[in-house]
Amino acid sequence: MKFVSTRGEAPSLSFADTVLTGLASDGGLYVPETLPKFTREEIASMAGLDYEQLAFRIIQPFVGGDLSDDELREIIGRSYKHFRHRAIAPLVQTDTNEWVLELFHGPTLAFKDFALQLLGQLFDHLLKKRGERVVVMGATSGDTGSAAIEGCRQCENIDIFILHPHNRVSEVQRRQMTTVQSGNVFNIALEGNFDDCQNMVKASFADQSFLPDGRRLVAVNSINWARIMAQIVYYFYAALRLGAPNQMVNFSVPTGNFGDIFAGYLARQMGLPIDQLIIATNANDILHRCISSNDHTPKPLVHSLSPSMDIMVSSNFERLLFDLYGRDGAAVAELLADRSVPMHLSESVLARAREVFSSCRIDDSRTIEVIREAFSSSEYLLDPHTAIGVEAARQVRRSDEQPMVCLSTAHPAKFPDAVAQALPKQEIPLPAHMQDLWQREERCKILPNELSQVHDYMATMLSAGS
Ligand SMILES: Cc1ncc(COP(=O)(O)O)c(C=O)c1O
Ligand SMILES: N[C@@H](CCOP(=O)(O)O)C(=O)O
Repeated sequence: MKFVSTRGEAPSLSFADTVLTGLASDGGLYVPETLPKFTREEIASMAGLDYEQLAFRIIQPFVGGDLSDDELREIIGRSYKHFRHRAIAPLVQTDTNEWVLELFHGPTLAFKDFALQLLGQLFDHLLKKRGERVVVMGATSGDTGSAAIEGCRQCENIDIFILHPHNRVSEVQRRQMTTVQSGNVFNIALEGNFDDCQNMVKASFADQSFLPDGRRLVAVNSINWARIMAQIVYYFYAALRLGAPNQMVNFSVPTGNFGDIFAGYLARQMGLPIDQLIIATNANDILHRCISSNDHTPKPLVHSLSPSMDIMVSSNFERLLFDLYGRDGAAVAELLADRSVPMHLSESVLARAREVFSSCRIDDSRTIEVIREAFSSSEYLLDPHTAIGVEAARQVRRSDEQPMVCLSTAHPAKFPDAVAQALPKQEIPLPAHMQDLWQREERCKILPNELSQVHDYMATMLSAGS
C-alpha cells in the first residue's frame, strides 16, 4: 500500500513512513493511493467479531508489509487494553431508531483515544525498529492533547510538545494534559485560539530547521493518516451491530477538524452501507455553511460551550475535496492556494457532497436545552459535543426507518461547567483513575502567539534533555 499527497506533488510513502510524518512536503495530507474495499459477504463475515478483531480486519489492508499480522494484533491489543468498557465502544439506544455510540471509555475520556492509543503503540514499535528518536508536535482544542500525551508518554524515542489555546479549554481538559509529569512531555498554552495553534504546528512541519541534533517532527493531529484509519473501525463496529450489511445505517457526528466524519465517509467508500452522514457543528459553523449554501467564508472563532469544536480551518476537509475533485492534486492545490479568499465549490462537487453529507448548526442555548431534555426524559447525561450531534440528527435525518447513530465524542465529566448550566444540581464524578486530578501538580509554559518564541522554547527544552 502506498500513500499519496492530496496536492499531488510530494513523493508517495509506505505505511510506516506515512505514520512517521506530518504534512506532505507539498503541504498536502497523505491518503491511500487506492482504498481497500470489502464485499457484502466480507462485511457479513465480520459480524460477531470483538472490537480488536474487527480493528485488525479493517486496518490490516492499509499496513502492507510494514508490520506482520502478529505485530499488528499485539499493537491493537495493547492500544485498547485500558478502555474501561468491555465492548470498547458500547451502543446505547436513546430513542426509536436512535443510538448513541459511546466513544469515551478510553483513558482520557474522548473519542481521540481510539486513534491516539494506537498511534502511540505504532510510534513506539516503528521507532524502536529504526532506532530513531523524534519530536511529536500537536495542536489541541482540548482532547487530542491529553490522548496524545497518554499515548506517547511512555515512548522512549519521543519528546512530545502540545499547544493548546490559553484559557480556551476546560479545566479538566487542561489538567489532564498539564499534570502528566513525564520528562518527555511539554505543554504550551498559546495566547491565541485553536486555529493559531494548528497554524503554528503546520508552519513548523514546513520548516523544521529550528530542531536541534537533526531531529524531525511527527504529527499526532488528524493530519496523520493513522488517526483517520483507526477511526474507520468504529463505524463498522456500530453498523454491524445494527444489522449491516443488510441494513443501511446513518451517523451524526459532532464536527470540528472533519477527521471523525471523514473516517465515516471512508467506511462508506470501503463498502459499509451508510446513506447519510450529518456534520453537526456549533456556532463555528463554516462546514455547515459550506454544505448548506456553498459559503466557505472564514469568520472569527467564537468561544462556545463545546470548546473542542471551536475550529474554523478544518484540516481534513482537504482529504474530502481531493476525492470529490477526482483525486486531482493540482485542483486541490489551486483551490486551497489562498486561504484568505473564500473557497467556492463547483456545483457538481457540491451536489456529490450532498448525496452523503447533510449539516446542521446548533448554538449554545439549544445545546443546554438538549442536555436538560435528555436527562429529564431518560436520565442520560450528554456532554455538550454529543448533545450537538444528537440534536442535529433529530433536525436533519432523512429517514426515521433507518437506524441513526450519534457519535458520543466525550464524557460529560470533561465539561462540568457546561453541563452545570443545564443541570446545576447534577454531580458528574470523574472516573476512578482521575479522582485525584485536582490535587496533581501542573506543568505548562504560557507563550505568546509567535512562532519564533515557540521554536526557541522547544529547541531549549530538547537541547537540555539531550
Ligand atoms: C469532544 C469532541 N467532539 C468532536 C470533535 C470534532 O472532531 P473532528 O475534529 O474529528 O471533526 C472534537 C475534536 O476535534 C472533540 O474533541
Ligand atoms: N478537537 C480536537 C482538535 C484537533 O483535532 P485533530 O483531530 O486534528 O487532532 C482536539 O480536541 O484537540
